[in-house]
Amino acid sequence: MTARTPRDTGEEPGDSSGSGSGSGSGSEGVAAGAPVILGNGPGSFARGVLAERHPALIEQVRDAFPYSRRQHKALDLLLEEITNGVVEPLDPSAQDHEQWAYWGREHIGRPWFDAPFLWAESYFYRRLLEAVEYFGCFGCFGHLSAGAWQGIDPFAPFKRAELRGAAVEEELRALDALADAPADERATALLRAALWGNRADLGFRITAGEPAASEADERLAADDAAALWSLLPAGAPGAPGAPGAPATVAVVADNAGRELIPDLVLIDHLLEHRHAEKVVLYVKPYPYYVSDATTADVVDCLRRLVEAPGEAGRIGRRLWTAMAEDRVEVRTHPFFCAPLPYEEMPRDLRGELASVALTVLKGDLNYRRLVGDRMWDATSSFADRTAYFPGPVAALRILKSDVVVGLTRATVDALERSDAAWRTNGTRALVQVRPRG
Ligand SMILES: O=P(O)(O)OC[C@H]1O[C@](O)(CO)[C@@H](O)[C@@H]1O
Repeated sequence: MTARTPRDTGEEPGDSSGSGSGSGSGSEGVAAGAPVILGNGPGSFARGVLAERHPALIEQVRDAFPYSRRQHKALDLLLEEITNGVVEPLDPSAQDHEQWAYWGREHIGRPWFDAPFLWAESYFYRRLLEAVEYFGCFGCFGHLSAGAWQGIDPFAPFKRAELRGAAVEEELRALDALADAPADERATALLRAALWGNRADLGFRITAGEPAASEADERLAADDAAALWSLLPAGAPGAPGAPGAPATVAVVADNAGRELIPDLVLIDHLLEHRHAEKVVLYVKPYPYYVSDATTADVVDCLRRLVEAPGEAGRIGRRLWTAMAEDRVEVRTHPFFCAPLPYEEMPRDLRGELASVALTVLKGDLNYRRLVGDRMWDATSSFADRTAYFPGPVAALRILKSDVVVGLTRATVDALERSDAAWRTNGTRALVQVRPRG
């Protein structure tokens, strides 16, 4: 990772302009709006993630690697800290120490549970990488093992196992049946696959188990799919110069493996059917939230596609070529691992997203960051919450946390009546769109 300054990542120390007042940065009392979700609500979903899921994840990571005594000790300390201790800073020699010290200025030295949920989760993943020496061991100057574990993704064994699993095999084979389907039918099926692919989240499954897969349509809490397609050129298969303006679409990826594969298949469809001239795929700059996709995961998924028989292999080869021709471009930015809402995105990223026809944000965490990690009234307006976004934006998300906006009163009432845990149990999905404001 290259050293980045606070300015690169969306927030400046000492900036009094209001940047940094959002849910992730710690000044939860400053911005107007619903209460920021904290980790300390008794019996809350957030508390459960911090108190149960994170400790369980430490043990899973520990068991998955032949770590050294030093790494085990660091994992022990982190486990003790997140359960009984107070938030400690990063090692002073870490290149992003200053950045996290600033973001954590109101939380360092206080119990983990008292911090905003978004901040605490995000910082936990950064600290886990520190414990396993993903960026090197900064307290070990002069020691020959100091950089030996650099770049070893602690979640890679879980991601790899998923990619080699029977579910992916079956999902790839299912593409054969769609190969000759009419374009609109194919488009609907592929959008749905990319949406429900967000169920495949290795972090979520640590304590939640596998959510039920049936009744996909009935489980859509909001469905703006038609509005999503209307924002893109109508397109026509394989016809350069087909009707509609050439468009760039940005896809902000979420999980690798079983989510990224349908995302890539959808990207291929957008290009093949001329809904987009180019797709920019944004991934995380380093491992995050267990299964979040990095560039290495894009490569693994593309290899998996290319090596598959039938339609999946053809899609993989087309995408491989599209990468070489810059019609698919993978990009990243430190902001994607920042504990901040998108409202505080830095100027360079804002500029990029302002220039595209549509930004598709995948997944629950991106949704929390898009609308703000707060206890909004579920019927409050999605358009209002996202009005700051620099261009048209679509959210494709399985509900796995308390945050939700833009639902009708009837939908909320029906959900409340039928399932007390509808916001967090990973069985409901939504497609929400805000066209250019
Ligand atoms: O992979 P996704 O869809 O962003 O989901 C991540 C979600 O998982 C959790 O970490 C735990 O459920 C949420 O807090 C978070 O929003």
